[in-house]
Amino acid sequence: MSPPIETLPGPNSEPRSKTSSPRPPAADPLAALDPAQRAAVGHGIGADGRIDAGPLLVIAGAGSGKTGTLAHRVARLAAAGADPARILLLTFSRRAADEMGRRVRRILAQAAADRPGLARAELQWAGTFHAIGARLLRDHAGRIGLDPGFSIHDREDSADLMNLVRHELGLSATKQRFPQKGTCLAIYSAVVNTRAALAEVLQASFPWCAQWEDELKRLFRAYVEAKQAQQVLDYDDLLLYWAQMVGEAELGAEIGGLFDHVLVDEYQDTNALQAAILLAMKPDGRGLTVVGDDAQSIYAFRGATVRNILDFPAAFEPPARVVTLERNYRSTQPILDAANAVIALAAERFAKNLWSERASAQRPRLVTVKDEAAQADFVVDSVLARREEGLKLKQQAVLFRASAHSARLELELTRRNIPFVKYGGLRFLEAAHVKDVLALLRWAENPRDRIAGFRAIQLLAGIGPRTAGRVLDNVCSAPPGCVLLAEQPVPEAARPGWLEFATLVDRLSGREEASTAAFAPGGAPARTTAPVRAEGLAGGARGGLPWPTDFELACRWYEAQMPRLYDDFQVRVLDIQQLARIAATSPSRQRFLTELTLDPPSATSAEAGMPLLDEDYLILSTIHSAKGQEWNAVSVLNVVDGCIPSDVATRDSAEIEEERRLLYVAMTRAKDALDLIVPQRFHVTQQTGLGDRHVYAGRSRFIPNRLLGHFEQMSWPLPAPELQGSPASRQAAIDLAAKMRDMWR
Ligand SMILES: Nc1ncnc2c1ncn2[C@@H]1O[C@H](COP(=O)(O)OP(=O)(O)OP(=O)(O)O)[C@@H](O)[C@H]1O
Repeated sequence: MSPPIETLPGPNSEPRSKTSSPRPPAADPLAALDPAQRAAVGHGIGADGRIDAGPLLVIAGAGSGKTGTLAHRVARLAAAGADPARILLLTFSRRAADEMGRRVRRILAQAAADRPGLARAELQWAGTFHAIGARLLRDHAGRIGLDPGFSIHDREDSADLMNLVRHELGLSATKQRFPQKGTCLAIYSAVVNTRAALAEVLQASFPWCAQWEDELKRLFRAYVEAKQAQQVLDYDDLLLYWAQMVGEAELGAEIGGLFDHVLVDEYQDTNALQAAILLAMKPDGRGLTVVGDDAQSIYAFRGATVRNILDFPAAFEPPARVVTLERNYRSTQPILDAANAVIALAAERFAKNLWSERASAQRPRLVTVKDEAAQADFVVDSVLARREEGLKLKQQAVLFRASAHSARLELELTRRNIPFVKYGGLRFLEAAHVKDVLALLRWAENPRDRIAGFRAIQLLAGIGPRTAGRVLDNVCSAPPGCVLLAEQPVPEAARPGWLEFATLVDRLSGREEASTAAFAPGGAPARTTAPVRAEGLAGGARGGLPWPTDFELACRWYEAQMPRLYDDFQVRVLDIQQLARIAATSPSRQRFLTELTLDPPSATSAEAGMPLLDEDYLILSTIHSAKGQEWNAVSVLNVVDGCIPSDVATRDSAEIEEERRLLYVAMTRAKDALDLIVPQRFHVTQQTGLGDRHVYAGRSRFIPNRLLGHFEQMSWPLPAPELQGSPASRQAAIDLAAKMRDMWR
């Protein structure tokens, strides 16, 4: 058994207080951990506090306390003397990184009460792969020929740039239809993230595009050149450049050497590129800890591969130690039994059988309903019944495979006035108005970013794509000297608005000192002769207005344009105000743009009936967005073939296995009550008028007959009492059933 943290002296331990008044004895934070959790936390840390940790894989079953275990390990390493500034913690989302940081602080505050320096220790390197990648790339930009001011394109910007290049190469004008921009980007991204050859990716995932291999190669080369010319990186580049950078032996050792310990959460959802980054930084695996659950790997569509976790131990010599956490603290045993049975049918996995001490007589329910309308009724009735029993709406969640599956339920909830929040739908950054403001800021930050400039310039009345293209050509082709933004050729009618806009951009770029004009929203500037420096406009933080004053200026200008741009501008203004609140918490424009692009919050205007956050509300979520969460009661919609597995994900066995894991993830979110709902017929969409065509669906193949014993089966609505008959007539029905069977004896 490991000794309590406070007894461990480490190389960097602080001298104990010399005063005679003893500090309160530090609590043993390990006391709450079970033996497997403790083994993972203390791996490679000797009883004397010396750290000598080889690679460690923690296979953490659903609800087995993965987050706490990882946080304890970080805290224990710090307490044993590891420098928190040299610990790298990689998580799936920024929220997870923040939460982990909070937990580590809490544990240290408790365990190291007598070592104030340690109790206040902050993790300096905690974030997503993409965010950490962006930071390392900016820090080392000079070494790899990157401009440290590079901008980051989100998926939509990337698709727009891909489209631009596609047009320029004349590929959109081919006789046979060339793949759309989104498909091109998906293919490009799959090649980058899986590190497979283009031909292989086309064959496996995009067979209908295989004939375009040569053209796609040409397109991708031009896309890469365009990004380089504009100093923009897309999401994939953050990993790709990082992998390439650490792939250079010297830089790899240097960057790997920044960290004594690298800990990775949700390892099952990393891709081949991320595994390569880790291996290049820590080739012998020393100091490397990865935590994950192969049974919860659900991001293959983003290039994640469950192979990373399955192959981790053998990547090192000697192989990594594997610690398995099998005790589940979340769900009742009947829920676990059903989830275990579902995942036991998976083709390949680390053997583990979750168990719980939480006994219950209530099996999960498998509920058959007539159609989606009945499904919505059933869910609303059950949710309200549980609320009557004292369970808050917030403690209940409805999960579904695809965002559109909840449409009918959303209508019903709205009709019955039940507040809800939906996760996994439209993201904040996908909202056009948010993109508008960000494009303006991004263009001011990096004038070579054509996609941002193209969008920002066309916000003006009377300015279309042709003028925008001309202005951008001038800006981008300008020598490191200058371009006069105010004197760009725009249509005469648009000139007053353009002058105002040019002044704004000048000010956002931190060049307003070159102009005597003060920007007044709605008014024309007195003078706008400042040149735009094409090699990089200075950001607000770079000498212009202090952040976020420049942002407020941009918002004020933009809000004045909104009524012209959007009919429903009143709702959209709320998002802009939300954006301003987020901006106020960011130290600089560059940090704001980077973090927002990498980890966007949800949009308010896209959420039906978004309630005030202190109210009670039901959670609606895609299964993907439910990752890592737990609720007392969970209902899963559309547990039918075609929805789960989704009919777009049944091309090969790997896809089907991933769908099975999705159902497993959904089921293991429930603590006390779980309903899987099976509607029998679905309305066919895309039929004219009031068409009433339906298709019939079957229960998901992941719950074959032999698993039915794990569920309480029921149909809803229950038959009306008069149809249920007297006890005698029910007996007759049973006899009839026996007769039917006897026919075949
Ligand atoms: N040793 C423990 N004693 C009591 N409760 C624990 C212990 N470890 C974890 N828990 C509780 O178990 C629940 C699940 O923990 P956590 O959310 O960290 O699981 P997880 O492994 O991340 O799950 P998943 O991968 O399914 O999202 C939490 O409510 C947590 O407080």
